[in-house]
Amino acid sequence: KPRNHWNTFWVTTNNPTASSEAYQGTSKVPSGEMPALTTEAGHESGLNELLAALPFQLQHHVSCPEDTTFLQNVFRENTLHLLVKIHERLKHYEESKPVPIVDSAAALSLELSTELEGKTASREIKELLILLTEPNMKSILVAHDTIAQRNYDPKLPPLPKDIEDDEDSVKIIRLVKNKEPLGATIRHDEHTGAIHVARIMRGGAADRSGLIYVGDELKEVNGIPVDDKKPEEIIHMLAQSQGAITLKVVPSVREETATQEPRVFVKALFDYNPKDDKAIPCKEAGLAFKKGSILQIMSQDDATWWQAKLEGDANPRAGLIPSKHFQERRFALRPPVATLLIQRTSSRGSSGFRKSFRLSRREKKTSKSMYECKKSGMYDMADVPTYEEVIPYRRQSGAKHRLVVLVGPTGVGLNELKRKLLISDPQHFSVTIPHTSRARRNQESDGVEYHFIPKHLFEMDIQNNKFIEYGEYKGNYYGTSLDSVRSVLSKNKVCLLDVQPHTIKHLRTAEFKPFIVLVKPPTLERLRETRKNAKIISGKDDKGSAKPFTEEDFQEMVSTAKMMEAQYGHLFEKVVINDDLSAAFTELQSALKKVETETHWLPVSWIHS
Ligand SMILES: Nc1ncnc2c1ncn2[C@@H]1O[C@H](COP(=O)(O)OP(=O)(O)OP(=O)(O)O)[C@@H](O)[C@H]1O
Repeated sequence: KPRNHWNTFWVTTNNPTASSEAYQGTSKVPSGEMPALTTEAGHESGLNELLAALPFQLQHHVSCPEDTTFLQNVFRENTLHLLVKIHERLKHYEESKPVPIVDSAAALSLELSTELEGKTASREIKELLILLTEPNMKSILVAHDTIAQRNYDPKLPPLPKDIEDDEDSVKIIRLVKNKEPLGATIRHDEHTGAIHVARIMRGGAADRSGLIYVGDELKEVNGIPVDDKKPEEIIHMLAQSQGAITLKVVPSVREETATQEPRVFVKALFDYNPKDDKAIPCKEAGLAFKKGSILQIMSQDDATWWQAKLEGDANPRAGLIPSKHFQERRFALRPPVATLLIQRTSSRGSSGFRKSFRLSRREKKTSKSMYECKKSGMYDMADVPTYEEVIPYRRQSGAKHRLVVLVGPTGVGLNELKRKLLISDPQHFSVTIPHTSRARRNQESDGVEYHFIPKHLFEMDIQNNKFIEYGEYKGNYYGTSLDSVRSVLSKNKVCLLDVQPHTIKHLRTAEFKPFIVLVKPPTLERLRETRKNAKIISGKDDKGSAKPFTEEDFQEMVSTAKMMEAQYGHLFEKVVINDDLSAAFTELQSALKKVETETHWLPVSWIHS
């Protein structure tokens, strides 16, 4: 209630009709109810009398005695009367339209103080010095200067009315100008004659306004067309204008988007759900994503929580995701799940990983990789799958093909799929020719079945890291060399290669740009059904004989595939389940076609290396 009355008071004083009503009531004010501050004669008396009369005038709107007392106290308040007095004085000055004599009173005061300080101190000088150094006095002089320099927000002019309908791409920008420069440079385009914003100084007035961008075309300044003007003339116009400047610009959409939307994309190498993340500061603000999702990084300002959007998502609002550094740190602290799994399998005596690098089916070997992982289950920090920066890539016609790497557990069907691809288009697909140190047989030719090289040269090549994988069988070496891959790629063919998964990371280079496919088995039930007539080449005996799949083979295939996914999942661009063979082949074939012809995402380091 009291607040309402207070409001009523201000409304009444601003309303001439109401004031005259108040005046009429003055005669009824009892002498004991007069305000504490007596009014002076002249122009101030009107308002003071009004203040004195108001409690009485409002009396019939007030229902209880406390409200009456409150009102009386408000109107008797000394500060209120002083405010009224100031108001009256200001009104008086306004009539005489004062103009500032100087607009740098603060500087003048400082100058005076410095000069006076050296003088023999008279009482007056001392008093003046004290006065000039008082904070209140200093502030009032600064305020005076601000007003004298008109360095405040003036009223913005109305929007120009003469905007043509078809000019919907034109932007009208009104900036309030103070002494600060705009912080933008302009340039005259010699071909089109247009005036463009050439540069925006970071943190300057134009930058802070968020309204002007590099590339914007300047059409008008304060309603004056600038098409026929030189940049110097425009700068002069801008410098001359006081208060608000109205600019008409044709925005440069491309530049604007570039400034607003950072174009950094990463591929997520892990699954993330903010609902399961205890560390996220706000679960609702989190962004869920899957391994392989492409994320547009919108902000890396915070070291722990980045802001990102899912690529292609129409929703412009970004969500929180853990930063690379933060994710690496907490991954390192996690119990090593993948390591345990692999160790468990290894203790069964058969790792389940591919035992060969697929040479002749008749000559099964114990294989090694040049990159044999010493601590294969462990991640070093650089291996922690977090994010990988990617950019769109499309293979130019005539450019080398990406190396196709197939990975999968023993017996899953890699050879079968490779064979089908080779038959489908022998001109397009090819495989590497392995090296061996064994003697050439009569029906064999060098460089067809194998590259035959002497043992000591083979060993030298091993030392020189020339092999992706190699093995020994009955005292002879067999291996797949990096050069054999290069040879296929240089013939402009697609090279199909299958390797043990831990060698992948050494093939992930700008040169090979590998497209890595995991071939997975279907369920145990489907394996039993589909592999009834199939034969696996046993890796466990040295005879390399083909024999029907056992239940143990199926189980090992399934569990190995799971481990491969858990440990190397982030490296696979495609996962094919080899249930029905021809369906799996068609799926793989179309994936390879897409990689050859469509735009897809590749690590930045493979493109700009
Ligand atoms: N989808 C399928 N349905 C039925 N049989 C299949 C399927 N895929 C592969 N096979 C058969 O399974 C057996 C093993 O296949 P393949 O030799 O291609 O496997 P692999 O992955 O190359 O195994 P390894 O690494 O042990 O040589 C072959 O007899 C093959 O014909």
